[in-house]
Amino acid sequence: MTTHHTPPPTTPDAWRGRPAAQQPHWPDQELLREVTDGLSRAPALVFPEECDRLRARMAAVARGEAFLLQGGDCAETFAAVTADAINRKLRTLLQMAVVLTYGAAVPVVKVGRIAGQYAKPRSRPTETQGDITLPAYRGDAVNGLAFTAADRRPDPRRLRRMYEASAATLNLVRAFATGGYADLHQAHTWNRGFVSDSPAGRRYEELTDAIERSLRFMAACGVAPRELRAVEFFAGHEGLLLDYEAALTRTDPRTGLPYAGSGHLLWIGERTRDLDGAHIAYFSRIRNPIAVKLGPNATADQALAYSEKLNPTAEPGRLTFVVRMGAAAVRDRLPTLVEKVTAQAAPVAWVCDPMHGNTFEAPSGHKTRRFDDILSEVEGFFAVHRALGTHAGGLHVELTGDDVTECIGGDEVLVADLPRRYETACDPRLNHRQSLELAFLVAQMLRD
Ligand SMILES: O=C[C@H](O)[C@H](O)COP(=O)(O)O
Ligand SMILES: C=C(OP(=O)(O)O)C(=O)O
Repeated sequence: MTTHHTPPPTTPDAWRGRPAAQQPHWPDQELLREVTDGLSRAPALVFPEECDRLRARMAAVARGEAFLLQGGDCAETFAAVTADAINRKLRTLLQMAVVLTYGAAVPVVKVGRIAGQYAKPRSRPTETQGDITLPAYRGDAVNGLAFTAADRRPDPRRLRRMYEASAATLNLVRAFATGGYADLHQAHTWNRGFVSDSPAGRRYEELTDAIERSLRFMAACGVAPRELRAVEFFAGHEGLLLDYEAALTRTDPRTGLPYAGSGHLLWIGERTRDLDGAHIAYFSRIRNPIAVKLGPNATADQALAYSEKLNPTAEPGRLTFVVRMGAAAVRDRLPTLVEKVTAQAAPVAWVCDPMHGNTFEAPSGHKTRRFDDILSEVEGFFAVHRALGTHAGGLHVELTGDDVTECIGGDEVLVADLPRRYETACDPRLNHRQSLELAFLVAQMLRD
């Protein structure tokens, strides 16, 4: 392992002046300043203590003592900030977590792509329909999805709405996690309202029957641990919009160090991980646990450089690599990265995102992903770690609790079904049944 002595940059605005990829061209700079000034006075959404706790959990993931489950929408939308939609998403994640915990007897660290996932990097800056070209949709934090000039114009007031939507969502997440609903004794009710006659649904019912028997047995023995009554649930999103992230950065009064106050875990996307770019500069100074996405062209030298820049003091749990290489590439490209990072860098958690490298366009024009490709990438990721004696640390997926038809396969959804309920604002998500099915298959891989 190399020794690391470079302290993280501490000037609050170290990222400004560096090239910042994927930032909106805000037409009204005065309004942007007004909005970000307001945000910089608003209460942070998360506390440094919570971020530190998640960092400790991620350290356990890196050591192979826990497994990360991270999931949620590709793009959250303001319209979907409803109790029902959030509740279904959280229940889906809780169900997956229980399947993984029970199936593989491993603690599961739960992080949503939630309460801040409102900004999207895009492959192209514009979208053309017929003979009209408009700015691409960049997430509700920036512009509107409707294909009109008015909607697609970036509006900084949306940053304030992003903050409010995140706060409302996080409030529900906290109530859900600790207010009794997430009590393991309720595990069978988490399936309520979902189609339970699918194979995964039936397996879930069997599993919760077994859990209930165990809980009754434990109660009869006089054991009733408090840990079963609530869950620890963290919020994460891509830290893409640096004006927003900077406005919500707060100093921890305990230590004088800066934390992103917008979410517990932030990640740098595949399109913004330029080593000399603004995102790396911003992330190097916040103290939250952070992640970097690594696509098929990521090199081992880049991974080592991220470790040097983002985790110079080799702090446990600080840095996670989220690998999204695609089913076809992961077995070939990942081993060198894992080998070199393991030999030469501070410990990291390795997490598999089997979604972003497996997107293609169906003949109907819908962006989609095959469940089989998703599964194959997870299998490849596990196989690489098994062969190297390292830890497959987690799963990062795009999902919803709704019965959408966006990804093909699982025990349902054919290509012809795609238009039926294609509701994502950006990339295709696993629906509830597909999510549960994937959790059972991953639990099996963890057991193996
Ligand atoms: O979620 C990831 C990206 O924002 C998304 O895949 C980009 O989609 P695009 O290629 O349609 O721009
Ligand atoms: C944009 C995303 O992924 P990636 O950066 O890996 O393409 C995402 O996770 O929303």
